[in-house]
Amino acid sequence: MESRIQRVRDAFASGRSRPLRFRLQQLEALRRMMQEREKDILQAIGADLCKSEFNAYSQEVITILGELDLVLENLPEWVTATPAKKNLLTMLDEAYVQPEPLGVVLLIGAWNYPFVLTIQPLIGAIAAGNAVIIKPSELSEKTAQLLAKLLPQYLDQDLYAVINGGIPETTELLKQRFDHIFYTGNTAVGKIVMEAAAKHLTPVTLELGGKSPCYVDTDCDLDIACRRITWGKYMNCGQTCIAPDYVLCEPSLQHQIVQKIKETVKEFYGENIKESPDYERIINLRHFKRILNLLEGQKIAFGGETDEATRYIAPTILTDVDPEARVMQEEIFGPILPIVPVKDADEAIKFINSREKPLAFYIFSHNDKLVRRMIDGTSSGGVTANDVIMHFTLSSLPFGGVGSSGMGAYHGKYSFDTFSHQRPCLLKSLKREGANKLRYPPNSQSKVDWAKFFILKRFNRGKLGLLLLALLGVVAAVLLKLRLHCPISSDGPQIPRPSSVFKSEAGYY
Ligand SMILES: NC(=O)c1ccc[n+]([C@@H]2O[C@H](COP(=O)([O-])OP(=O)(O)OC[C@H]3O[C@@H](n4cnc5c(N)ncnc54)[C@H](O)[C@@H]3O)[C@@H](O)[C@H]2O)c1
Ligand SMILES: CCCCCCC=O
Repeated sequence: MESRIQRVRDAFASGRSRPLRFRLQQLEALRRMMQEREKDILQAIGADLCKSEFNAYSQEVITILGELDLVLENLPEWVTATPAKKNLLTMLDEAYVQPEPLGVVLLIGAWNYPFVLTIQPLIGAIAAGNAVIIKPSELSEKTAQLLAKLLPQYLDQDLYAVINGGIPETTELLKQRFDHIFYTGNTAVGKIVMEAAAKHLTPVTLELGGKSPCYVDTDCDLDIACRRITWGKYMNCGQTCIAPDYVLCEPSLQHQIVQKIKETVKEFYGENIKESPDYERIINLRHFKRILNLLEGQKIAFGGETDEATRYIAPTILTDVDPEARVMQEEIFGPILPIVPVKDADEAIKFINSREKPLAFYIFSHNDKLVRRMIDGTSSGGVTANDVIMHFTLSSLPFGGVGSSGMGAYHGKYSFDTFSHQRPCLLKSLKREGANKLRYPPNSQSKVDWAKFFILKRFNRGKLGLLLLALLGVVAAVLLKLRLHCPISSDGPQIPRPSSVFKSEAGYY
C-alpha cells in the first residue's frame, strides 16, 4: 500500500495534474467512462442495493453527468486567479488569489449511493488539480470492484489509485500522510478519521449523518407533503443520509399523515411492495438487524413486515413515539418513519435544538413566515422547504453537515474550493523604496500616522476616487521620498504627518 501511495505522491510532485488542459482531459475521460460503461455501472449498483436500472440512473448517474458538465464548462474560470483589492501602499503592485491543488487527497466513499458519493468528490479533487487515492466502501462490493477495474482504464494510472479493502485497509490507509481526507459515512468513523488526520495536521471534510427532522405544519397541503415525504423516506429503502428521519407535527395531524403515506406507498410500490422494482433492500444483515431492533416496543401504525433472507423491511410508520425511545436516539438509515407529536412549531424548534445538529431539516407549510422563522431558529447542514432531499440536487448549493453531521462541503464550485488552497499572492517590485521605508525602524509617531494613511484609507467613490487615490499615492510617495532623504533628528526622520497634508471636511482622502 505504501509503495502505491508513494507512486501517487511522486506523480503529483511531477506537476502533471496541474495544467488546466490535463484536468479537462481527465474529466472528459470520466464522462466517457460514464457513457461507455453505463450498463456495467447500473448493474453493479443494482447488485449492491437491489436497485432497478432506472433508479440507479436517476439517483446516481444523472448527478455525475450534471456535475461533469458543470465543471467542464466552468473550470477555466475557476482556475483563474482573482485580482484582490489593494490599498495605497500596494497600489502599484499585483495582488491576486490563486487557487492551487492541495496535493494527494484520500477519498473514503460510502456504500448507500456507492457511485455518486465516490465519483462526485473525485470530480472536485481532479478539477482542483490533485492526485487521489480512492477507497470505495467495501459494503457495496460490486461497485467497489467495478471502480477498481474502470478508473485505471480511463484515468491517469499514476495520479489516481483505487485501493479496496475493509476496516484493516482503511485503518492502514489512515496511518499514511495525506494533504486532505474526504470521508463520507457515519459520525463514529468520522471521529476515527479526524483523529488519524490530526496526527499529520491533515485537513478533513467529513460528510456524516444524523437525524434529519421533518416538521409538518397544519397549514399545509398534506397530500403533496406526504407524497414527497414518502418518496424521500423510502427511496433506497431509507438508506439516504438526508432522508427525513422523523416527523414532528401537531397530534391532530398524526392519523392523517399515516393514512396519506399509506396511500402513497400503494401508489408508488403497488399492493405487493416486495415485488416492486422501485423498492430496494437493506445493504447487509448487520444493518438489517440494527434496524429491526429499533422497532422494539414501538406502536407500528403501518408496515413492519420483514424478511431476513432478502433483507426486506416494509415501509413502516411509528406513531406517538417517545423522544427517549431508541429509535429517536440514533439515525435510522432504514424505512422506518417515527412520528413525534409536538404542541406547535415553537416546541418543534426546541426539540430540534435540544439534539445534535442534523444534516438536513425539512419544513412543510404554506406559511412563508413560519418557514423562515423555523430556518432562523434552528441549525442544520441544509434545508429544503416543502420538499425533501432536493437541495442535494442543486450544485449551486454547498452540500455538507454542521456540528456532528459533518464539516466542510462540496458539489460544483464548492468541491473545487474544498480541494484547493486559496493562495494569496502579492507581487511587488524592488523599486519604490521611499514609501516602503515607512515600516523600517526606527519607528516614530509620524511614521505610524503615514502607515495608517497608506493602509487604512478606503475609497468608495468610483473612478474619480481611484484617480484621486492614485494622485495622492504619487504625491505622498514623492513627499516621503524627499523627506526620508533629510537628516534624521533625535525624533526620527522629519516626515510631514498626513493629517497636516491631506485633510478635508470629509476626513482624509
Ligand atoms: N453526509 C453524507 O453525504 C453521507 C452520505 C452517505 C452516508 N452518510 C452517513 O453514513 C452513515 C451510514 O454509513 P455506515 O454507518 O453504514 O458506515 P460504515 O459502517 O459502512 O462505514 C463506512 C466506512 O468506514 C470504514 N470503517 C468502519 N469502521 C472503521 C474503523 N473502526 N476504522 C476505520 N475505518 C472504519 C469502513 O471500512 C467503511 O468503508 C449514516 O450515518 C449516513 O448518514 C452520510
Ligand atoms: C438523489 C440522490 C440522493 C443522494 C443522497 C446522498 C446521501 O446519502
